[in-house]
Amino acid sequence: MTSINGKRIAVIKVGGDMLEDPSDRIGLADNIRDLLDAGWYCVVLHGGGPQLNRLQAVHGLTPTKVDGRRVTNQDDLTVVKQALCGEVNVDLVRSLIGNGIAAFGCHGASGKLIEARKRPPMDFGAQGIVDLGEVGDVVSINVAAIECLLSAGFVPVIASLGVSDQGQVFNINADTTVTAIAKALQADLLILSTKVGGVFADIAQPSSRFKHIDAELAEQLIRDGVITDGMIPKLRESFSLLNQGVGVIAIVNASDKGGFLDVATGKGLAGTRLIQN
Ligand SMILES: Nc1ncnc2c1ncn2[C@@H]1O[C@H](COP(=O)(O)OP(=O)(O)O)[C@@H](O)[C@H]1O
Ligand SMILES: CC(=O)N[C@@H](CCC(=O)OP(=O)(O)O)C(=O)O
Repeated sequence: MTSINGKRIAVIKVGGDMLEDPSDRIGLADNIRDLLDAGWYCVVLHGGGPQLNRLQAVHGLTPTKVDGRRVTNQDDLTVVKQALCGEVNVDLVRSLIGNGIAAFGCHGASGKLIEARKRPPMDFGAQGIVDLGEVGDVVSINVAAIECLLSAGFVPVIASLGVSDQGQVFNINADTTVTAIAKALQADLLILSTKVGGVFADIAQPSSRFKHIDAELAEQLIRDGVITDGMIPKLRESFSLLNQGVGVIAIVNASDKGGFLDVATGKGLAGTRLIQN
């Protein structure tokens, strides 16, 4: 863990589903303000899966996913840029500014914040080897640029795109980019905010929330079909960070009042905290 200007750093991933409902956006702003008021620096990274699915439908494109990861051809990439930068980023920034937060909207290609290269075809087990198309792997994060924005009093709000040295833009899962940012900044806290608000033995039963989960249990639950879809890459990406300098990692619903400070202080009242085996 590290600090900038003596302040602790929280990196917050906002899933697209957290942005659909105005009350969730207010809850998110309140939670971020709690951290800022408590002296934290906050960096926000967002996806936009649902907005992207909608815009793909408008353009007559059908979303294709393998284990929760979107296959992205050139037409899809155009829509990814429009949905993430043109819609979600602007709406998130205006909502934070409207709630008194100095949000600075940008995307992973801005100042090469997120440098990336094409992801090679991946082995998806029973589903075989799949080329995900215009999907990138993170090469590096421009930490100096993020530090500049933080020192200037901004909350960077970054759309999950990457860019190569040759200027090629890539779609990258927001859970992947956020872990790379948290690692590069050696963040004290990584919050994965999502509407579902945690990992559950049965999503329909709020009381079945896991307060803690370790990687072994997560893999067992994936094998058993209890953990599916986007929760699979979210957990796998995050567990790899626990022994790489990031302090606390938690999945929380951003509209849970006090939820971000709760996980920051380890009370366990909100969300699911990821722990070592
Ligand atoms: N056991 C589980 N507990 C919680 N969520 C789960 C579980 N299994 C699958 N999910 C799904 O994972 C989704 C969260 O992942 P994802 O769609 O990537 O979220 P976001 O885009 O909001 O970050 C939830 O909407 C939920 O449907
Ligand atoms: C390669 C890949 O999967 N990219 C993601 C980027 C958006 C995202 O991650 O949005 P959420 O955080 O709302 O899921 C996608 O195309 O859906």
